[in-house]
Amino acid sequence: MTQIAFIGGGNMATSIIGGLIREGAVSPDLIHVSDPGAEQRERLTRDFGIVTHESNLDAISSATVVILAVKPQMMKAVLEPLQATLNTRQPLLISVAAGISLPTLKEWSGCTAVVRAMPNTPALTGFGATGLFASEEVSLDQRNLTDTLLGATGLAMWVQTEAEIDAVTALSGSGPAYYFLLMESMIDAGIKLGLSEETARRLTLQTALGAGKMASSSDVAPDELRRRVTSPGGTTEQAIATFEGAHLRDIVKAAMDAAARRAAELSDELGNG
Ligand SMILES: NC(=O)C1=CN([C@@H]2O[C@H](COP(=O)(O)OP(=O)(O)OC[C@H]3O[C@@H](n4cnc5c(N)ncnc54)[C@H](O)[C@@H]3O)[C@@H](O)[C@H]2O)C=CC1
Ligand SMILES: O=C(O)[C@@H]1CCC=N1
Repeated sequence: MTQIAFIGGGNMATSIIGGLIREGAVSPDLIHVSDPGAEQRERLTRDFGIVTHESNLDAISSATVVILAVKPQMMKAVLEPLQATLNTRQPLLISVAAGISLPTLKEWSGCTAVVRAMPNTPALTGFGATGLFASEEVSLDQRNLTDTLLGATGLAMWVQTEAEIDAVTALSGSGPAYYFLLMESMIDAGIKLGLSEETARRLTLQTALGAGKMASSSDVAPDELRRRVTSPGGTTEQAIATFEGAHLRDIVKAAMDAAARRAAELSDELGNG
């Protein structure tokens, strides 16, 4: 039986744990989480029935997979006291942190089999999207285990180069926030057009769900699905012309460039590799 330890039980860990349990991929008693926050620990035990620890060392003591889910800025300080144990035990180490490179993770942890994973918070619902990249030392069995774990939370895809993880971070890692911002904007605009807050919110969320389901379950590409909504001389045409006139595509490109740049900067600021 594979015991999994999460170091850090915040937003991203909670989403992955929720997804794993929802899918029945791992038994709750095999999921151990350490977090200094007593409230976090109580919430995780209450919501998922998993095992929580105040001490990171206690959490990893019997784990064959260790998932690092602390902020990038915390990573070095978190790994230093764990290095001797990790070096001796050599679990599969999976880091979900933005911008901490494989060479740096190996150096700080003393582990050789290290995977960088870039998941996103919809993992909680089973509709997550994760990019994965492994160090050479990760065995086929460990890759398959990684696929099983992250695949249980949604789509899991291996990328060819470590640099692609920064692009994945900018696209799907941060991506849910872009859609949430669009939802916020549509709700606000709907209210300004005279709808109640509840009507604007419910119609916005259902439209997002419907568009996402339709685009992901159809062979038809998003640009064609958009054209099918856009009647010549109609209402959508006016809205799309407004978006294009404001250079929405350039704005999205600039936003994703900024996110990817920040991932690379984090690597320079915090890492050695
Ligand atoms: N939130 C997101 O959408 C995504 C986050 N990530 C990555 O996940 C990692 C965690 O991010 P979030 O969950 O958003 O942050 P968060 O702040 O919600 O969670 C971090 C957790 O680490 C705990 N922590 C602090 N010091 C600790 C220590 N010494 N030992 C153990 N735990 C400690 C905190 O109490 C907190 O619960 C980051 O590296 C981030 O880059 C990756 C993809 C998406
Ligand atoms: O904002 C961040 O840095 C993290 C990584 C991807 C999503 N959240």
